[in-house]
Amino acid sequence: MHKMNGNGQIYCYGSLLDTVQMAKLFEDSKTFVDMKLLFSPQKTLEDFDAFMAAKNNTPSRDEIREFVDAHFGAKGTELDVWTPTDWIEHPGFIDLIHDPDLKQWGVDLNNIWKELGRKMKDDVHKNPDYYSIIPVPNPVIVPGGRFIEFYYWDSYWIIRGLLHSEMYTTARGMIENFLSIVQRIGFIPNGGRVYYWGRSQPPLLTAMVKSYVDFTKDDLFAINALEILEHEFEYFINNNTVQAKGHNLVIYRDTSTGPRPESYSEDVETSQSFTTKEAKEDHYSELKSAAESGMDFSSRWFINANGTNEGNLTDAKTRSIVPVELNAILYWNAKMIAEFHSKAGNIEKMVEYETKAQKIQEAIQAVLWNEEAGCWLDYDLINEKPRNYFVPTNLSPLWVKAYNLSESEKISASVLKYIEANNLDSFPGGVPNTLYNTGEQWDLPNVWAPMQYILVEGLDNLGTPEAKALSQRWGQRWVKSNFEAYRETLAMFEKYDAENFGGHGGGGEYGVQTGFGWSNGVIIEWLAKYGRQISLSNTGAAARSCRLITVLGATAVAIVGAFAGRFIWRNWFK
Ligand SMILES: OC[C@H]1O[C@H](O[C@H]2O[C@H](CO)[C@@H](O)[C@H](O)[C@H]2O)[C@H](O)[C@@H](O)[C@@H]1O
Repeated sequence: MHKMNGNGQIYCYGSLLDTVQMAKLFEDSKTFVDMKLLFSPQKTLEDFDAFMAAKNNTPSRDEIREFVDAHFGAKGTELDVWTPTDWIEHPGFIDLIHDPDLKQWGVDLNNIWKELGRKMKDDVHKNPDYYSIIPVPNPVIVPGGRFIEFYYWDSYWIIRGLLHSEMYTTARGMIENFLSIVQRIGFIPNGGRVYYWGRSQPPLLTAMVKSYVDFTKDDLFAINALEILEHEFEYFINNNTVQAKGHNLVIYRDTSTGPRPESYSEDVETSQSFTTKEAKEDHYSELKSAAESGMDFSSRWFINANGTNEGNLTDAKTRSIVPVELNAILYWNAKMIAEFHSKAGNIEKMVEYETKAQKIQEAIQAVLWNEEAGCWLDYDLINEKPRNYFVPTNLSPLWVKAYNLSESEKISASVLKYIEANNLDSFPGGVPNTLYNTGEQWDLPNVWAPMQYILVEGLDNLGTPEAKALSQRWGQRWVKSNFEAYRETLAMFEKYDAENFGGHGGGGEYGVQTGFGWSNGVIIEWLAKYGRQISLSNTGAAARSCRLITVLGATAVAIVGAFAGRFIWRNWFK
C-alpha cells in the first residue's frame, strides 16, 4: 500500500467501512468517508470490534447509525472557505470581452473563485489520522458541490482559469501541493482523500507547471520541479505499461482492493453479477481504473462478449483498453520535461526525454492511428482490434501535438471527414462524450468542459483554415451555451447537455453538481480568447429577447391602439 495516513482500515477498506457503507445511512455514499474521526483510528477500531461483538455481528441500521454518530463528526469540517489572497476584482481578461452581458459574466466567474477556495484547518496538519483529507501545505480551489477536495485532472483547467484571472500565487500553491504529494506518496491520487489511494487521474501536473511558466516566465520553477516531474512520468510508465502490436503503451489501472470506498454499496451491487471473489475483485478494479481515467463511467470502457461497446457496468474492461489520451499526455509530458531540461542546460537529459517522446509517438502512430477511420482510436487488447467508437479523446493527439507535424494537412483532411462521418457538428449544446446513451454520465448526451477544450484547442493547433474555423465555431458555441445555462440558473455545471443548447447534464450515480471548477476555467480562458469577436446577438438568449421584444411591442401597439381608438371614438364620433 502507498504511504497514506494510518486510518486506511476506516476510510479505505475493512469491516467498519463495509458495515457502515452497506447500511446506506447517507443519500450519497461519499458522505461517510468524508466524515472526521472523533477518536484515534485505533480507539475507533477497538470500539467497533466491541460493538460488533456485542451485537452478534449483526447490528441493526439504527445501531450502526448510533455508532457512527458517536464516533464521527460532520463532513467537510476540516476545511474553511478561503478567499484567495491574490484575488483581484478586475483581471485584464475582462477588458478583452466586448459583449456587455458576457463581460458581466466574466466578472461573475472571477467572483466564483472566492466561493471555491478552501483552506485546511491547522488540526488536519496536527492530527492527520483523524481525517480522510490528504494534508497539503497550500489552500486550493475545489470543483464544487459534493467535490469539496482537490481533484487531479480538474485542477489543470482550474489552474489555467486562475492564471487568466492573474491569481498566480494560488495557482502556484496548488501546483506545489501536487509536487509535495508526489514526494510524499509517489504519485498523485485521483482526488485529495486517502480513499483514492490506489488510483491517479490523467497526469497533467507537468502541463500545469508548463502553463504556470508560460504565464509567469518563471523558468526556474519548472527547472526546480524537474526531478518530481520525472518521477511522476516514470511512475506511470513503470506501473501502467502494456504491450500492443509490439509497442509499449499505457493503460489506466488501480492498485487497491475492494469497492470504491466513496461509492461502496453501488460497486457491491453491480458486483452481484459475479460469483467468485476473484471475479468481484476484477470488477472493482475495472471500475476503479475507469475512475482513474476521469471518465467514470462510460460505454467507452465496455467490452462485451461480442467485442463491442454495448452493455453496462458489468462489461467494464478498462484495463484491456489502450486509451488514446493517456498515451498522448505521456508523450506531451516527455516533451515538456525535455524542454525544461533544455532550459536548464541539461542536454543529455533533454535528449533522453526527446527519445522517450519519440518512442511514444511511434507507438501512438503504429497502434492507435487508424487510416480507415481517419482518426486515432482506442485499442482493445482482448480482441486485438481498434475500437471504432467516438470519444473526444480520439482527437487528443491534436491537442498535445503527438503526431508528425509535417502531415498536418493530411491529418486535417482525415479528421474533418471523421467529424463529418460521425455527425459531430450536429449537436446544439457541444460535442457529446460518446454517441451511445447508456445513462452513464460520460455518455451521450453529456458534454464536458475538458473534452470541449481538447477538441477546440486540438483543431486550432492543426492550423489549417478549415480546422481553425471549426475550432472557433465550437469554442464560441460552448461559451454561448454555458452562458445560456448560467443566464437561466445563475449556476455553472460540472457537465452540460449536447442535445439541448443551454441545458445541463445528468445521469450517473450522483446528481449534477454546480460550482464548477473546470467549467469556469475553460470559459474564462475562452472569454479571454474569443472575447473581442463573440457576440450574443445570434444565440438562443438573444433570440428569446427578440421574441419578447416582439411580443411586448405588439402588446404595446395593441394597448396604444385601443387607447387611440377610444379617444377617436369619444372625440369625433360622439
Ligand atoms: O464519487 C464518484 C466519482 O466521483 C469523481 O468523479 C467525477 O468527478 C470528478 C471531480 O469533478 C472528476 O474528476 C471525474 O472526472 C468525474 O467523473 C471521482 O473522481 C471518482 O473517482 C469517483 O468515483
